[in-house]
Amino acid sequence: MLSYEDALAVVLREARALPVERRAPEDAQGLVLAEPVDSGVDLPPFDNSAMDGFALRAAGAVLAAGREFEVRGSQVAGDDAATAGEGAWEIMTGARMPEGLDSVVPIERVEILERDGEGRPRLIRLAADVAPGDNVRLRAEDIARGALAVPAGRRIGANERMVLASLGATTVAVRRRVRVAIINTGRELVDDPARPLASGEIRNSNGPYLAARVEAAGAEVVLRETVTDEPAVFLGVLERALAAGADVVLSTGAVSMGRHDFVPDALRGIGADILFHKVQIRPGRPLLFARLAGGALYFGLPGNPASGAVGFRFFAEAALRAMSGMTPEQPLRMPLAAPWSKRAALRFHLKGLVELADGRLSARVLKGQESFKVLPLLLANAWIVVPVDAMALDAGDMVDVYGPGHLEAPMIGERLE
Ligand SMILES: Nc1nc2c(c(=O)[nH]1)N[C@H]1C(S)=C(S)[C@@H](COP(=O)(O)OP(=O)(O)OC[C@H]3O[C@@H](n4cnc5c(N)ncnc54)[C@H](O)[C@@H]3O)O[C@H]1N2
Ligand code: MOO
Repeated sequence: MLSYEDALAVVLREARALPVERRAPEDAQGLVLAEPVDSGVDLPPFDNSAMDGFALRAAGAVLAAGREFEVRGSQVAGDDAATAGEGAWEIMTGARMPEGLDSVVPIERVEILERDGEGRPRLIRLAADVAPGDNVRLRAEDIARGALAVPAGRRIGANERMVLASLGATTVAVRRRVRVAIINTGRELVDDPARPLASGEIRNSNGPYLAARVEAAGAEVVLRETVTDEPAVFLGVLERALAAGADVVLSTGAVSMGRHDFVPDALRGIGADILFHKVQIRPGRPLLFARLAGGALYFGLPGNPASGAVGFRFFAEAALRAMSGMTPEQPLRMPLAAPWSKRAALRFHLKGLVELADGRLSARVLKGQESFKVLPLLLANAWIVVPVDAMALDAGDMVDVYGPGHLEAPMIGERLE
């Protein structure tokens, strides 16, 4: 059976980055930069004061406490360049340093000896030494013109917006959101929560779960439908999903060994290239991955809730990242909180709890790993990965840990039980 690593390599080979478009930063929130943004300006654009106080000329030597200076001018944030001669200038935080002055003493560190008729300081005495360059923010100290400001592959969030706004970026090159369709299969599934269940029926939980996960992964849901186990009905919905522009189709159920597990044959019937079916993992072994005739990627996720969740997290999300131009995800490494062992030589993706005790992080495998259970997903704040050949792990053994979604770190300290 195909290993996880080999299967992932197939997914990454097939998942091509989407086309690039230019957008205003405010319309690019959550999208991934396709090209680096180099700074066209110096930041700060001019030397300016970090404090409300007085600008002085130190010219390389400490100005000793007790020295007195006449106040010859005043600079406020927003004022144009000014040239100073001898003496001090009153200055406000963010105001441009007058030419010729190089250091600032905060107002709290001077004694005002005289004021003019309007109450403005006229003569000051230093209450403490002032070192050259004190409290001055130098031009280009933050970002120099021509330097890399935001690298390609960065998802645009608040911090990126801060930098882009500071640079005055009008547009950025980003990749559009990946469009995802979700098709849940199974005649037992009921979508309407108000409809009482008939015997043998269950609620569709994978649909809402995947819709939420797709959004949290930075992609967009373009269609979500539930179908029975009729291949013709399924193919009709698949056609609509593609017409809605889906780059990626996710289905749940009907990929295992049963008589009604029609997805592989239905896909073959429309000329899809089935790239793998079944991976050496638990849960989620019956996972199917295909490229459809028109180029869209297809993930046939197993129907059990945790199995579908793993298929999405560890295969589909890798594709979503690559399609949006992000680099592959790196796991956290953490010690296991308690021993854990398995009997099958498969790679396990386990619902886990990252805990903080005495300032140290550790990862605990939760009870209830059976793939039909939904409550452990709620109690988990992470996924713990145990490789194929690691059969028994001790407390303290290091494991790979992933957040609930590729853009989410484990939330520690939430009340989970
Ligand atoms: N003879 C074998 N039987 C099974 C095997 C096997 O290798 N040989 N594999 C098992 C494993 S592992 C898994 S995982 C499941 C995968 O089955 P399918 O993907 O074909 O999914 P279904 O049979 O349609 O459903 C499985 C299970 O999940 C429930 N389900 C389905 N969709 C939803 C949904 N949207 N919301 C909530 N629950 C859903 C469904 O009712 C079933 O209970 O196959 C094993 N069997
Ligand atoms: O691989 Mo299935 O996903 O265990 O329940």
